[in-house]
Amino acid sequence: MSITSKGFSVILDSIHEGIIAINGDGLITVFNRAAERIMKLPTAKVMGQPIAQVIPNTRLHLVLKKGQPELNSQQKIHNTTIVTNRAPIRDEVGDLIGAAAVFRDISEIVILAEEITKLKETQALLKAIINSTHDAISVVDENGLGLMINPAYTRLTGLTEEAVLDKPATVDIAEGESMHLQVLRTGRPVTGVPMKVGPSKREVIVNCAPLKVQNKSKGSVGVIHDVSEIHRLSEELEHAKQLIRHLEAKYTFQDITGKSTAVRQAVELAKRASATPATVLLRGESGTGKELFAHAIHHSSQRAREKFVRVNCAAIPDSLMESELFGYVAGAFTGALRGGKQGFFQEGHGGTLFLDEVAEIGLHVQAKLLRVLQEKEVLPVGSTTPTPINVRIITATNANLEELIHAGKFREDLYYRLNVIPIRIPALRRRKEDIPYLSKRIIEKYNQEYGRNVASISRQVISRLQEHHWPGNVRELENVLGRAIINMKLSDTEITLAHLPQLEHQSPNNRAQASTVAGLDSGKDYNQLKYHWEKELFQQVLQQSGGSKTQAARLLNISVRTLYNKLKNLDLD
Ligand SMILES: Nc1ncnc2c1ncn2[C@@H]1O[C@H](COP(=O)(O)OP(=O)(O)OP(=O)(O)O)[C@@H](O)[C@H]1O
Repeated sequence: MSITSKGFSVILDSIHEGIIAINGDGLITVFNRAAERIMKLPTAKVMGQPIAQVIPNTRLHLVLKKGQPELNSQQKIHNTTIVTNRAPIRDEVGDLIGAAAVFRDISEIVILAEEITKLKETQALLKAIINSTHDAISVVDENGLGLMINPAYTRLTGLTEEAVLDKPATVDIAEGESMHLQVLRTGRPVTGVPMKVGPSKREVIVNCAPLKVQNKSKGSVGVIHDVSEIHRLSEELEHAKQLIRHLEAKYTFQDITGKSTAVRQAVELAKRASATPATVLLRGESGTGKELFAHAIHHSSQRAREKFVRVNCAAIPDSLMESELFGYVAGAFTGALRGGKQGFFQEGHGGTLFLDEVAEIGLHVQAKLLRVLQEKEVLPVGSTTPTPINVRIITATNANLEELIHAGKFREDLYYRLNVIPIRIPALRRRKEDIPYLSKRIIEKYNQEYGRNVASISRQVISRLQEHHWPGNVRELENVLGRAIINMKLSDTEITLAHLPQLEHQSPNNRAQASTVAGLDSGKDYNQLKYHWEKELFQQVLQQSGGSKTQAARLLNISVRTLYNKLKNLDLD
């Protein structure tokens, strides 16, 4: 059965490509639907017309002329990009009888190709960004198979693209669950998960987030932070802290100024004590330099390179004393830190523990302290396992321990344990000959600290200083000279009587009463007046005691601990 010419044109019209044919005279004999659409010419109008007139820049008649085909030529017609194959038509004996062109609209393909080029550029840009970050990044697809990693990831885990791409997300995990898989399962991000990755089990912190494109899960992105760096930094910090602690024991015997026999004897004894591991009890009024001696003993002992831990027993509330000294284990009491806490004894292990104001320790903790000194081991609160402790104990007090023992406030057995080498540090009023040397040293210290240039101190000032009673001892002398320097002009180089602050004793009670009466007019209520009155009272007493808290407590006939609490409440600490 042969195809009719109508059937033939139906077939041609159903073809997606445009088809144009001409006869030997160059007249159009075939022009199908697709050609009509692409050329924007109606078939009825072009059939039988000369091709050169209908499509002026056609090359079909050239193909007819040359008898040669032209393949894959690309051109633009009416904003449409087409690709055309042209071929001559010959009869059975090979004579040229026409030519035909088959062409295809490739505009979409061109747009697609442009988009692909742009996508490739964006992809290259993204890759460059991801590759340039220092954080390791890994991406998996929605099936949990490796899609992308960056060089930082390889550096951190030691795993290359070969080992990861198209492999299950679990491939890099040394310890822990795959966060990629969790994110794919739950659709929710995870942050700050510690785990170990790669063959070298690097410790890392992982953040993962779902990768969604038009609300569809396309995988998961993970950012992996190296914590070994954080560990290294905290180790460095710990080391620096230790150094600071070590530096805290910064005074040596050379810093103890004084030519008086009393001071020279105390220094001699302290030097001998430092050569032994024996417990030292430093006794003396507040501000005489007990802490200075403790530093110096530690510094010239065999433990000089170890820690020096100072504990002000008066500043620690009775209820916390035991846990502060001996530490506690996890869950020992409400409010305890989750991981437990080291006590001062553990902190000072290998070094020296200086218990200042030791008389302030309550009887209950005194018993425990005695046990620690006897057994050389501590039992943290809440623990049943004692920890061996090797620490050198230096204690200090300005209290009359013998009286406290008599009053049942201090354990006699503990007293004997602490009093192995007692060193008495003389009050300043008993060694006034040291005042010129001390003053010189104190001025040098202030010159350094405040960038001043004070060169001397007048004879009259020295005499005036030697007349004073010095209830606050060397600390008070430091305060007085400090205030004198503040009173000096920058151009003054000698401290004279004009610079010296008042050294007379003042009665805090009289002054306080006067200010209370004055405060009555201020419209303040009772509690406000009481706060101000108390604050002024404590400020005056501290000034009078030369900054010595123990001396201030004695002047007010209250315990040192009560004084510390008051100072805290009155914002004076
Ligand atoms: N002999 C001294 N030479 C130089 N400075 C001294 C001397 N004695 C004390 N000081 C200085 O006086 C100040 C008070 O000394 P320190 O704190 O050692 O006294 P303390 O007896 O421990 O006082 P408190 O009992 O109040 O704790 C410190 O700044 C210290 O450096």
